[in-house]
Amino acid sequence: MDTLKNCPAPAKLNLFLHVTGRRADGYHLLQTAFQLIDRADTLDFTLREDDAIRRVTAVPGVPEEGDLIIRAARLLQQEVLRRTGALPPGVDIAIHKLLPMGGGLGGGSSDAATTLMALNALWKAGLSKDELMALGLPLGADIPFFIFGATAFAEGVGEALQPVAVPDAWYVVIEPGVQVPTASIFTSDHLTRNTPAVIMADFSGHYAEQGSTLRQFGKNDLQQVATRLFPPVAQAVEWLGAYGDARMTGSGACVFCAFHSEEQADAVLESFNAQALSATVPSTWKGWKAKALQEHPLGVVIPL
Ligand SMILES: C[C@](O)(CO)[C@H](O)COP(=O)(O)OP(=O)(O)OC[C@H]1O[C@@H](n2ccc(N)nc2=O)[C@H](O)[C@@H]1O
Ligand SMILES: Nc1ncnc2c1ncn2[C@@H]1O[C@H](COP(=O)(O)OP(=O)(O)OP(=O)(O)O)[C@@H](O)[C@H]1O
Repeated sequence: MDTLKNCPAPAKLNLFLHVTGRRADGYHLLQTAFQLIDRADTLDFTLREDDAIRRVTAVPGVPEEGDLIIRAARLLQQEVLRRTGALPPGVDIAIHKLLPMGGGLGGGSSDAATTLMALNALWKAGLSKDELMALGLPLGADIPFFIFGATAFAEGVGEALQPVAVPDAWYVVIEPGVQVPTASIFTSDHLTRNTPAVIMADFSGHYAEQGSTLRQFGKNDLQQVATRLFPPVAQAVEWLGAYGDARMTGSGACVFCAFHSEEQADAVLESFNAQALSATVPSTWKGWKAKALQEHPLGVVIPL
């Protein structure tokens, strides 16, 4: 096997996100729930004759050297060299981006996680799931979750993960046409950093009680800062809030709302599209639906 094509890198939603403290290094202590959804970037990996690692598709705004997929591939290549004394072959990586950057959907982290999982298989490197998660963490706080690959309750900076059951749902997601730099939210003076810690049973009990995700647990502490700094995020929360319990994912900019059925999600999107045509919704916004995923779709192809 020297190629792996159409490898999905799915998005995540943070069903809630509490900032409970701050570490000495400035990173924030979080409690969050990660939900995978079936909207994804896709990546192709083709081994090379030499040892170079190349991105063969352009990604506007992301230089090749700074791309998390290139950094993840080089990190694993060096780790294999350290373990075996032999440098694995280089690889050409093509990426088809669907997920917006600075959207809170974890696109960059998911691309990097898919890269680590695919190359671990192509190079027959044999790293365990835990080893890949630890390798990815310094590149992005969400990478361990994508390798973990299932709905999770997370603590620490998002790396202490436990599987959790959440009722099935369809989500409508609005991209309000702005990119939110994660650091600009975490460094804000307006961010509250003292939400009392919950336990996982508080979270899972909330959904068990109502039998659905229609009303979300807790809140997203990053939302009040993001809506203040980026008014389109506030407008998107207000627009989608007319249809249900709408909230921001991650550090924004995207906003989501859960529904029982695909039909209900379609009805909201119909209204979105009609209002986009009549310019009631800004032309820079995008709206789409996605289904909750119980497992990472690459796990079926490459079991870890
Ligand atoms: C907000 C979340 O999306 C929740 O899933 C993630 O924690 C953010 O993960 P990410 O985009 O991969 O962020 P990183 O690239 O790791 O960090 C970007 C910047 O955000 C700040 N940051 C990030 C995560 C965290 N727990 N505390 C922080 O203070 C740091 O200033 C960091 O330099
Ligand atoms: N492959 C990549 N895809 C997207 N962004 C990348 C990639 N590599 C590096 N980046 C950089 O990472 C930044 C954040 O992108 P990303 O899409 O992960 O944000 P996000 O969805 O807000 O993530 P999060 O939910 O983790 O905050 C981008 O603005 C870009 O500069």
